[in-house]
Amino acid sequence: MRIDVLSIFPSYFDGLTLSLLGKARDAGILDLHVRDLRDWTSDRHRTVDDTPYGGGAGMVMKPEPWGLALDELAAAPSASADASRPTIIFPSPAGEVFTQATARELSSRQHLIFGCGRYEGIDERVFEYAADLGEVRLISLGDYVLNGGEVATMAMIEAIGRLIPGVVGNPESLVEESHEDGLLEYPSYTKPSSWRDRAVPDVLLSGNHAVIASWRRDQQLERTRRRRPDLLPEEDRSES
Ligand SMILES: Nc1ncccc1[N+](=O)[O-]
Repeated sequence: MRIDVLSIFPSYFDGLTLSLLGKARDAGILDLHVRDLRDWTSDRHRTVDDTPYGGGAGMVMKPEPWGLALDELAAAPSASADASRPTIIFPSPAGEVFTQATARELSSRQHLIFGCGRYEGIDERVFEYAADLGEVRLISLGDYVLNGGEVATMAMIEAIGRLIPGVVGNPESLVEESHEDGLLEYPSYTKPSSWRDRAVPDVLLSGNHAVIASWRRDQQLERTRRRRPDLLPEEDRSES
């Protein structure tokens, strides 16, 4: 998979050279390019924003640098030979909510381009123009306001990248996680079996895998009921 990131703060993404994603890049599984949007400006001050038409506080990102950058990146050779159009993602609090299902859907794409907005946002015509270059998705991490799209892009790249075959050593570990089966994950324990007078639940020391699996499922349901009843089907929401 090829991922291009456009930002006026490219150093935000230095963290993606570390750990699993760093290894995936070294192994050629993930082809990640972070680019400075200002590289597509032509004035001395490398201007990327201006005042909003119609008035209002703050500044809006100008369309010209975005248009030039997206033209170039959308034409970049993606991992696959086929000329599939890229998926162009703009993190935005006005977007669809990012979930594990979104991560799984996007992890099978060949070419993702993330456009990180700053200021009061990006000129709307950029999203319209980008639709001629690829599939445009405005995606939100949640109902709160960040100062820009960089943190959201980091989170999405991590959630998507770890699902790409070969990135996580043991694919088994991807299955038993929160939200993979629609429920929160069960509690985990490791040695010592007793710590500060707190013992590991006996069932986990029993060696009876069927009983352990049943206990873990019960824990998932109980936790989901208590912390995220919204994830449960209507009929399962009441505290039994
Ligand atoms: N919540 C957000 N605030 C600003 C930019 C992007 C955001 N998001 O969630 O993708």
